[in-house]
Amino acid sequence: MAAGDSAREEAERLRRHALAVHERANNFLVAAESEKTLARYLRELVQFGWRILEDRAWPNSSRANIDFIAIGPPGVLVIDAKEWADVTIADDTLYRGDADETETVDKQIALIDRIADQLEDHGLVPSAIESVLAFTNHDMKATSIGPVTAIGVTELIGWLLARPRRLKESQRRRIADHLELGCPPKTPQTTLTRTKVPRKPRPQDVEHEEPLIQFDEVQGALNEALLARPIEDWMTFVHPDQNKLVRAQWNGPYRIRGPAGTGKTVVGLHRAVYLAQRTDLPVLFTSYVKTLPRVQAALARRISPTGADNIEFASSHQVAYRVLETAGMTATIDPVACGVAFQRAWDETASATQLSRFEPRPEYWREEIDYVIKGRGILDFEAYRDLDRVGRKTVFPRESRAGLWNLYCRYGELLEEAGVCDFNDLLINALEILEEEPRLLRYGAVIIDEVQDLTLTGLRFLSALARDGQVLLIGDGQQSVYPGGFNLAEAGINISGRSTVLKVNYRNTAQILERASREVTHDRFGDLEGSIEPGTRDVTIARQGPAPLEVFAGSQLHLERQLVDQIARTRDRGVPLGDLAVLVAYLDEVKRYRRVLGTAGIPTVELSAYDGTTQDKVKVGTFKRGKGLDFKYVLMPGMRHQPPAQRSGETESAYAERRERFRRELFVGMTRARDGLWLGYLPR
Ligand SMILES: Nc1ncnc2c1ncn2[C@@H]1O[C@H](COP(=O)(O)OP(=O)(O)OP(=O)(O)O)[C@@H](O)[C@H]1O
Repeated sequence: MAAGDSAREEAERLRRHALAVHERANNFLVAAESEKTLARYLRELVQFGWRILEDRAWPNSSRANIDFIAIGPPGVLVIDAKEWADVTIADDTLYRGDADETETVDKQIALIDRIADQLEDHGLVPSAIESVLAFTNHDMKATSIGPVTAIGVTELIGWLLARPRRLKESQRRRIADHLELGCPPKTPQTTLTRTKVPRKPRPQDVEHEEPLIQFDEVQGALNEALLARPIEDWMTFVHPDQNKLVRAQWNGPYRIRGPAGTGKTVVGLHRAVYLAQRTDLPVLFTSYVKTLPRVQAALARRISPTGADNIEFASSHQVAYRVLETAGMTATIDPVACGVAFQRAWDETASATQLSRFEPRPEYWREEIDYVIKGRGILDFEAYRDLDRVGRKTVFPRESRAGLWNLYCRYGELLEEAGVCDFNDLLINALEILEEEPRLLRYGAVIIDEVQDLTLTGLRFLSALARDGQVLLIGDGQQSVYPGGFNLAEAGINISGRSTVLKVNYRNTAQILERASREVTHDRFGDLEGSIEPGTRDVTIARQGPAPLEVFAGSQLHLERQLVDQIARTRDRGVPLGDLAVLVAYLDEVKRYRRVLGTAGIPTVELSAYDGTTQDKVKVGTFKRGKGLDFKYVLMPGMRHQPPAQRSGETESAYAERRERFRRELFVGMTRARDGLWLGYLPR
């Protein structure tokens, strides 16, 4: 090295360092200015009952800072001031000039997760905690990137004021007090607080500075927010035990069990929103019940309009169709043609006569094919011959099972000839496609509600769609209303150590639950994990209400009149018709009671067409269609003193199995009622 070289090198190093320090200092100055601008805007919120915590430390961190935490009617918002020369958002990605700023977004997500940890014991749901990147030098409409919203500062106040209302004043105070301590100030300062009724700002409120926002400018947003219905409590606060499940991380499938009305679906919905905002792939929220996805989609949109965007709500069969379509295939499902094919197979198969010795009704054997053979994905006779037919009460010895297998094979041939397939085939085909091409359709997580209603094939299919085994199974064996059964182990699902039982019933009054439980208290039930549970459940219930009304009519006509009178009385007490549901066992009863109510001038909507939006019409549907839903008042006009009659030729064991399922259906129907239950009995 020549003389003077090392001195020059050192000088160069110092010069570079000085430039970097200068640039950082400049950045801090810009940031300081930008935060100051934002502070002036946020101060305007105080008059509307917000509390703003400025320049705070991250929870449990002395270094990282939060520019602002705003606690207001919509919830908790952490707000970061930004002044970037060039900002764009494309494909859910934030850019500063050409640079990908995903790290900035991730940091904000990590921050709101830390705040959620802080507030977990309050039961505040994650969707009520959001992050905002406020750009002080750009006009910019609110654009969400997961749970983070980027917005220009001038648009910010109107946007904040128009957010749906979640927190009452007392709740805001409690949460703000908690965060005051959990996120201490980085610098000595005052906190802006005032929780009076909104009024026009007076000049002295804004110390030496002109107000940036005029009251009139935000009046529209404010009116909009006040007119909007406040979000239900459970969409903002859930029990801390529920909340833990919403945000937990599991390295494999998880199961949430629990009796009716214990908030299992609620947890699933909050979790779906939480995950959807944090995963690149969409989240699938699914169940066997065809109409449930529409209602659940509407609920999720209320929990978080933007979070719900990345969730797909679909029934198991709808998803199976998608898999087939994606693979360039189609399936023709024709239940009528399937019925014809089965009847022909039954008539043709000599073995049918042999089957009749065990149970003469062909429907029983059709269920055996649907739920035991196809439902459990049995591929060869030996497997069926040796199978433990879980959930079936009729004894069917191994040496006689070949007869059923022949019937099954003939049914398959006839379906093929007719060019149609049944609902089970759809799931079987979709599963086969996925086994060959696992990446054909993939979800960041799959949340399965009412899992007890799925067949094993259905469950295997849905689980195969989840990346990294991220499957959440939600259900309750006591509400199972279909034949057959299986264990999770058969589906290759291992949930050991990953299962929770919820035990607080939030839906029913003690009186309603007591009446409903009477139907099933003596029936033990299988709960997918191999154990058989007693019909009496360990459940806590907080709400009390009137005893269910049990009405005994002398004739069908008399019963219909009583039903109409009851609905009219309830409506006259100010209860909207949309809060009432008439639930019955069979589809022809749905038609009948819709006609009866229609004639009495009471508008109705069939439950199968219900999409979760409020309509002033009484919902009418079967117990099965009511699954997973709840209504303020439930009316069940088809009650009988006796169980359904034994069908001609039906064996005692098959009849016992059907009666048990019927009792469960009644239980499901009754537990849909939140406040009132009306049971209308027909004559003996
Ligand atoms: N944390 C909560 N606070 C208040 N209400 C709640 C809470 N969790 C659930 N609920 C209420 O209880 C009702 C039942 O919840 P949910 O439908 O999730 O129960 P579930 O266990 O899935 O019931 P089921 O098995 O009968 O379908 C909800 O509609 C909601 O109103």
